[in-house]
Amino acid sequence: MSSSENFAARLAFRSSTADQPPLGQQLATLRHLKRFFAQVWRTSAPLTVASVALRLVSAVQPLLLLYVGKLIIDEVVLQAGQPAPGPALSDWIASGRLAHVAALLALEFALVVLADLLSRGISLVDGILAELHSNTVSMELMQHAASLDLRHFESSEYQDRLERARRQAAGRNALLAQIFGQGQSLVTIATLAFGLLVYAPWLILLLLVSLIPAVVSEAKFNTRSYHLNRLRSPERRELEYLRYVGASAETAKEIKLFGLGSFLVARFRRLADTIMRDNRRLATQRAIWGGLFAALSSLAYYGAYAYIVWRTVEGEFTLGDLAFLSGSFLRLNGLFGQLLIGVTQIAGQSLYLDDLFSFFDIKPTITLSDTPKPFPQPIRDGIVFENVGFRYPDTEHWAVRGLNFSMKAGEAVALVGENGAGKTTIVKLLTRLYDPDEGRILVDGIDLRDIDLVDLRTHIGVIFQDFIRYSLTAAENIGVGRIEAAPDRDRIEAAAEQSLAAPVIEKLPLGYDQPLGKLFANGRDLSGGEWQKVAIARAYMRDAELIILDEPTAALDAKAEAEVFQRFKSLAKGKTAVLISHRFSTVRMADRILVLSGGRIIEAGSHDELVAARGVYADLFELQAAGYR
Ligand SMILES: Nc1ncnc2c1ncn2[C@@H]1O[C@H](COP(=O)(O)OP(=O)(O)OP(=O)(O)O)[C@@H](O)[C@H]1O
Repeated sequence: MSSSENFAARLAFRSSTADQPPLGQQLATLRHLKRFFAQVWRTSAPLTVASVALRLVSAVQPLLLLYVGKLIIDEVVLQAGQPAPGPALSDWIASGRLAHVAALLALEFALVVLADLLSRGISLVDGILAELHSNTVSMELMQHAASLDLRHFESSEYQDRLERARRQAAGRNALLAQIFGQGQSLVTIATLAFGLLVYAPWLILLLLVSLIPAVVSEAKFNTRSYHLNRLRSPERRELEYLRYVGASAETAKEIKLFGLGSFLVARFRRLADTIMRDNRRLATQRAIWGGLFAALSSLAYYGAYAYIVWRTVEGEFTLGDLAFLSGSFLRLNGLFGQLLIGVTQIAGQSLYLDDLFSFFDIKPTITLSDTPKPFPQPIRDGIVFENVGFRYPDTEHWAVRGLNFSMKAGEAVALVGENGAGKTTIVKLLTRLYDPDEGRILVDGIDLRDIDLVDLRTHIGVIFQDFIRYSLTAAENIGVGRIEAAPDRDRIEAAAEQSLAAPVIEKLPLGYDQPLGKLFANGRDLSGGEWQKVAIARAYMRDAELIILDEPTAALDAKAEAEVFQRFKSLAKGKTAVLISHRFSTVRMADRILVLSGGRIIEAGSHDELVAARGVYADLFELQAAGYR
């Protein structure tokens, strides 16, 4: 697709998704709350119970406080209306006429202290629960991501979903307190409304009606804001990427030398400004409408207040009633607003939960056999590719097609071919990171799809050209090759010996305990070739029947690469080995060489056979050899 077509397609996508989903669909996202609660409960049942219990007690406190306030005022009015027992406080105390009001004051004091303690207890419990919950979600997210297929990570749509889910994993803390808070407000409202109902039932109706416009507008803005955020996922990912490229240790060298700083800043600014403009427009509209509707509900409040004042003047209500009613009305007004808007916010937030849970709903596409067979140990016959063809998802072009070849057990096979010929794709198919679209791959006659996936991956040691440089210690960097054996130092040292990493590591100040990489304090970075030796040791950590080195040696000097492969061949004796390299001095050591072009095998044979055949391999070999003469 050309870039202009691409742009047009994105525009079309935008205008279609900019339409908001119907209300029913929005409400449907509330179903996620059940899953959310289950997650919170899984996090810590005792803390969830504690939070709910504290909030329940806290919820009735406002009514009690207002009612005690009313009793105090009524008592004061009563006492003030009668002749004083004497001029001094002692006369009042002696008469016992202050006993009632003093008890009420003490009760109010106790209620205030209790409320404070409760609210501190609630923040404490909620804070811990929210943090634990966020950790639970993050762990579940990582676990789920690990179970997904490579195709998910290689598609931008899934990356957007992953990014949105990752944001939600950390960002839903507020939701927890919000939902529990809403529950608490609901109980408080019920208690206060009961009080109001006794005196002036229609006031509650007035309150509700005055709040409806605010709630509707709030709900509208919530969904608009969600959809804006969602629409902006690719851009936000790009912003994150630019931030990373513009300010990270890995990229610093090129950015400086190519003078890319201002270019990246300008690109970041352009993108950030667009997002900012949209957000600002929305926030402004929200503030204006929100202000208007808030004024409307205040009007309702003062209308009701005027009514209560009039009834008091008229003699219907006592002064205590006035204080109680205006107090509960004021609180109810605030609480109703909070509650109704809170509910729309929760509905809004559950739209975001959709992002989280829809990520959890992505199912791996690499299917597991119902009756998995173990990986043959040792491989007796070999590996056979039968008419294998594969296209990457969403591509028209066959990355490999019509592959028919076999690798005998114990054979070292080299794959050569120009960039993009399909070498790495063959490795991905062998390791079941992808399944072929056509044909099948057999190990000792068993289809790879029928072999237990964990067993398959346990018996294959593979190091890719883009292996990871973990910011962990040298020993751990090797131990990751077989994580169960990571504490086994002897095994790690033996693997390091085999991959020629041992001399590199022994040179480090902390030896095998040396943190590698520049990310953390004490970290030591290695040269490209040194890193490769460390990475190759990972393959030796496994009792692999099949060892694959997909060009992890490109940064090794020619002598080191030859040495690594010599060793590789001797250690891989009896094991089947696949190596990919662009260096013919190494490739020639393989028992058999497969030459790939455009996803097909065009030549196959030993080095001598291929040179004698005077085909593509012979030409390429000659070309490289000439370079050394
Ligand atoms: N994730 C992907 N999505 C879409 N197409 C891909 C993907 N990875 C590789 N391809 C395409 O598949 C074909 C084979 O790629 P592959 O990585 O197997 O080549 P290779 O022989 O290993 O190349 P190199 O020597 O450059 O590593 C190429 O046309 C490439 O563009």
